[in-house]
Amino acid sequence: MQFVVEYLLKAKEIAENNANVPAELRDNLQKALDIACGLDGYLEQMSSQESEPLAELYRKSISHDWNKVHEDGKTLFRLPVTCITGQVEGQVLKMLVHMSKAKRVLEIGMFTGYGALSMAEALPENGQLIACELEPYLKDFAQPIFDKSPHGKKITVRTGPAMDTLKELAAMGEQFDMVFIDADKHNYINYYKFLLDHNLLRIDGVICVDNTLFKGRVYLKDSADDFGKALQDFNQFVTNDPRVEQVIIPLRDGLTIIRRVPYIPQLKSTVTYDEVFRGVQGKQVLDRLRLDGKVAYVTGAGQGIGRAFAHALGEAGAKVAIIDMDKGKAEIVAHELTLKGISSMAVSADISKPEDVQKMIDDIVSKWGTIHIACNNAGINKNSASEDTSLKEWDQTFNVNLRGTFMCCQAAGHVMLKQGYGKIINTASMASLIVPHPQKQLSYNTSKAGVVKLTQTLGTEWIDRGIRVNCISPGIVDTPLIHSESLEPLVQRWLSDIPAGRLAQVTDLQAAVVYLASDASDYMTGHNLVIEGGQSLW
Ligand SMILES: C[S@@+](CC[C@H](N)C(=O)[O-])C[C@H]1O[C@@H](n2cnc3c(N)ncnc32)[C@H](O)[C@@H]1O
Repeated sequence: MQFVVEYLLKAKEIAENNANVPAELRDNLQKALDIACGLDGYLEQMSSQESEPLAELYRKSISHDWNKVHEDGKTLFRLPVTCITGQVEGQVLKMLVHMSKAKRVLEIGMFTGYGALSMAEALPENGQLIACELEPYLKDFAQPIFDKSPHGKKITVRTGPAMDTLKELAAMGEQFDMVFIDADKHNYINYYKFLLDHNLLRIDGVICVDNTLFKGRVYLKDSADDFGKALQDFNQFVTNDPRVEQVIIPLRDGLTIIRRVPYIPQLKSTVTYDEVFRGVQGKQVLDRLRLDGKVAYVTGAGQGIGRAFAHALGEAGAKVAIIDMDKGKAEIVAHELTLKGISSMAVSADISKPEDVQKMIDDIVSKWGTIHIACNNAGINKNSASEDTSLKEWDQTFNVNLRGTFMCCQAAGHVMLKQGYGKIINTASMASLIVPHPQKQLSYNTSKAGVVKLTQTLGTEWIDRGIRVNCISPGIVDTPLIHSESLEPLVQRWLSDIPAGRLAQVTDLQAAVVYLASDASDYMTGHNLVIEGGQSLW
């Protein structure tokens, strides 16, 4: 746009000095100029503002005397400050990292690190960014500012020619989710080929390439500029490459976004083009765990394991009804899900009461039309020596843990049998396999063994009508309950019984419920998935 503005200003000057130019032409020139001049400022104002470390990096970069640095022999090349990625492009890169859920990013050509830090800000805590930079001076310049940012620790700067670093990374079998190419233009094509030929970019990974419009010189016919030519060849090469999809965005000097796609050569090939290769219904394994469009409920979801299950199912894409006896708790968890952009509803139900169970199913169906995933998790645990266990305790435990779970399975099953599809996941317990000790909990252990048998029976009876029924048996889970005065002294004892050396966290169970709720587990039914850190094996 800067060039368009310059040409328009020149044209305006000519027009103003020429009395023969009609007023209408001057007016139109001015309008074109206003549009062109206003764009960059507007983009900056309307895009998210940079963080303080990025603002500092920008201020220091543009006020630094790069000519003097070069004249003093501290850099090999005279570095033009205009090559810095600014706020808007930085925001675009950051957005792309978010959108592609990248965890590992490679930057080729770091300069003072504006792009690197922008992208690092979007990486998860354990994300990593490797920045290749020719000039060691720039690493020393950027590092103190990286150190001020909470995201700086994700960045590792590798100095030297980028191609050498790429070779080292390839030799180590490294792979990246996103690459930003922004170094010497003549080598763009070599970097690009190397990345793809040596598998440094994962399938579906993204390469962003800066300056690919190069002030229009890539498409201007009379341009004989060396860089323009190199970029023209690069753009053409990418366009002809069947391994990728790409688009050029006219942002600043042009930003090409390239996605690596699975490529199956047409010619005689050793590739077996089956579902293993291309994914079931074209979906690779992680996509087969997605629950988009599915309707789920979780009982006992107001806290603990149920709450973790509800978050997990929602994160995987399902709408989730939060069922709890305590309406207030159900509403809080439903609100948590809403904050994460997950559709949810809160329902209060005591699952030991048949009328509550039926009402909860009806409420969900009337709001969302159906139920695909029933997560029957609510349960209670009471302790007493067997010789003292009262019938009241026995009945209360069984009414919730076994009779309640059965009623939920049956009521949800009626909806699922009608549609020929459903996933039921019951929460059993490691106590269905072993007798946890030293605490005494006869009715709990027995009821949970019943949940496993209920699961096995329904799982086999309904499988031919599209319903899978499985259960999860957690070991001892670290919930506030465990830290009560009466149970706290037992924790040390339990720990010595657990090969994993720690109690389970509710998050340890989340992937299992998503797996059992997803199409990836379609061949699994009547299964008791035990997650107890090895405790039942000792
Ligand atoms: C356009 S600037 C990079 C701007 C940077 N990406 C940002 O976000 O501000 C290009 C950088 O590439 C570096 N560079 C040039 N040739 C290189 C090479 N062969 N290997 C590594 N870095 C190189 C230059 O020293 C310069 O710092």
